[in-house]
Amino acid sequence: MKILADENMPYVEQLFGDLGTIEAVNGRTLTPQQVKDADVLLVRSVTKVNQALLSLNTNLKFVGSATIGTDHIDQSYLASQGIPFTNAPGCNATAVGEFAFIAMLELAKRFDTELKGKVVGIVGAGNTGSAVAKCLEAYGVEVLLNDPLIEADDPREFVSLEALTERADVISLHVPLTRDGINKTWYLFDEQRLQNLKPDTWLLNCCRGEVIDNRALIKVKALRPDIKLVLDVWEGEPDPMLELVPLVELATPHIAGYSLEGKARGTFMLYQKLMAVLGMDADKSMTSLLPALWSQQVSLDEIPSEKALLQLSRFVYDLRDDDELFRQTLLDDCAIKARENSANNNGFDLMRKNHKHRREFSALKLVTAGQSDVDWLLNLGFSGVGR
Ligand SMILES: NC(=O)c1ccc[n+]([C@@H]2O[C@H](COP(=O)([O-])OP(=O)(O)OC[C@H]3O[C@@H](n4cnc5c(N)ncnc54)[C@H](O)[C@@H]3O)[C@@H](O)[C@H]2O)c1
Ligand SMILES: O=C(O)[C@H](O)[C@H](O)COP(=O)(O)O
Repeated sequence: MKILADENMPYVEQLFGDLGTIEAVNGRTLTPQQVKDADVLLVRSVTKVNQALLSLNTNLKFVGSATIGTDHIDQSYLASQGIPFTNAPGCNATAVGEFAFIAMLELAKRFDTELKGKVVGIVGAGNTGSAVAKCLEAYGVEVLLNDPLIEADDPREFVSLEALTERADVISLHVPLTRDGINKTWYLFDEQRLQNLKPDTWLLNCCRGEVIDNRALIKVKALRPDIKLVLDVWEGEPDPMLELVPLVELATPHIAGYSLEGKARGTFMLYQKLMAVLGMDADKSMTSLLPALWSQQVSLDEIPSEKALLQLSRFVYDLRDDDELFRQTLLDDCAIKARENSANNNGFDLMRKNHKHRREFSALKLVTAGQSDVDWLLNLGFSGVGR
């Protein structure tokens, strides 16, 4: 069996190695010729899987995308060809939830205020939106949810987008990119909605770049320096609008979901599904894939203040490093472009490819000195709070 897998998908050899030969490919530039004799195709969000890509293939038995988003997959075409498809819903939700939460703690520190006491509006209350809400609620922050498409029997309370933008001090976006229907999310935050943001709003986008009209964002931000931005996703990736980057407080190249745990879960979910399609037992385990964090436990002498909570978060994952590297990467790209007078946008993808350092809160055990009020740290996701 020939398995074609995106070179940026970790743990493929460990999980699929017994099934056949594996060829690692650049998902962004994959061609019909390369896919021609594949039996299994494993992709990430940068590969458009459609009739054109599969036009030369007659063998394909399975397509898997190790992602939550599916806007890059023509699922109707795959269904019409009888090719089983699966994505990995929820695989990196914890990573995105923690990323957004840490970003909010960073902004609070930077602007000499506290996250606690603010109202956070979450647009899209699915896996990633709920993961952010879980962190915020564990920490005691008020959350407003907006999701017009949520199941009718969902017991949570929801508000309209208008009510959310009126009340929320912080808005975090967690919707899929959709282009049709009254609830389409393409340019959900258009110029008008951006102008209507209340003073000093923090706006975070960790879903898809085109959910915000990026050109309009540049325009509005020029007149509204009070708005603070965290952008992990960009219209036109891997070529973000360069004028936008300096206007953003924390800027990263679509890596909010890139914890080692999230990536491992994504590949593992595809492995489980393929084994089911093949009628075989999935007898490998995911936990054996993950390395230990460089230091596995921290002792707390007292319940952490917000400042200390940020320090703990940075211990697991320091978002500022990715922000700094991203800005440098884009500057380097520009220098190469100017010197060689050629298009060069490799930096965005290269930084994603090399992104292998991030862990989730669960990788760190907190050891306390017997304090009673520690459950919220467990609820945040840290493991093993106790003596
Ligand atoms: N930056 C990253 O690394 C990263 C990682 C994971 C996911 N994502 C993106 O985030 C998106 C959301 O992920 P998820 O796991 O939460 O998906 P999900 O399907 O679990 O949840 C999405 C939620 O958005 C809601 N929704 C749809 N249209 C809406 C609208 N117009 N207004 C408000 N809510 C709406 C849906 O009803 C659903 O509950 C994915 O589709 C993907 O594109 C990005
Ligand atoms: O949709 C998703 O799951 C995320 O956007 C995912 O993190 C994208 O990562 P990629 O597949 O591009 O590596």
